Parts: sequence; structure tokens; C-alpha cells
Amino acid sequence: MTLTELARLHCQSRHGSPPLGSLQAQELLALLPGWNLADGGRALQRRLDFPDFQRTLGFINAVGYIANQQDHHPDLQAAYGFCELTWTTHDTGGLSLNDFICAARCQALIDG
Ligand SMILES: C[C@H](O)[C@H](O)[C@H]1CNC2=NC(N)=NC(=O)C2=N1
Repeated sequence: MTLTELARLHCQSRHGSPPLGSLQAQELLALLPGWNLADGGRALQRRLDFPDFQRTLGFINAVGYIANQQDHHPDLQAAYGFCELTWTTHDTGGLSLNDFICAARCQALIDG
């Protein structure tokens, strides 16, 4: 799979599914340069830096649009010039393909 193909997938309900294994997570992580696993492999994370608050907020709004469209929602930490995105799947207690799909869609916002 390529990053573009990953970003074209759609999130699905993961209720009752087990989290991804670490091998699958590592394979998907390889498609997303700049992203890291966090929380003992239960989350996917990236910090994005922006020159000002307006652009930080603009990015967060675009992420919010994706999250509502995909019904998959990130944990967000932000300040004037950065946003840290953390994707994890509450329904599985760890990572799912949904986290990688949403990270790829957010990455596409930056890469164009
Ligand atoms: C009912 C609804 O589809 C679920 O609660 C969705 C909503 N957004 C979600 N977001 C995240 N990050 N994990 C989930 O398991 C999740 N579940």
C-alpha cells in the first residue's frame, strides 16, 4: 500500500475488534514519515509546527472536518504555533487501521 492509497480508505466501526498487532502497526507506520508510535504502541502521534495561531487553528479545523466525516476523532494538544495530533482507537484500546487512515488524510493536508 502507498500513502495515497491509505488516505483514500474510509474509517469503519472497530467496536469489538482487537487492536492491530505491532508488526501490522510497524508496516503502516513505514508509510507515514514523521509520525511516531506513542503510549507503548497504543497511539500514533505527530507534532506539526505553524508560523502563527491562525494557521494552527486552520489546520485544527481541517482535522476536525476529517474527524467528523470519518467518525474518528483525535486527541489534540495545541498552542500558538503547534498542534500535536494523537490518534488512537478507543473502541479497541489501541491502534486500528482507522488511526493510520486519519493520519494519512491529515498528512495530505500538509503535503497537498
Ligand atoms: C459511535 C462512534 O462511531 C464511535 O464512538 C467512534 C467515534 N470516534 C472515535 N474516535 C476514536 N479515536 N476512537 C474511537 O473508537 C471512536 N469511536
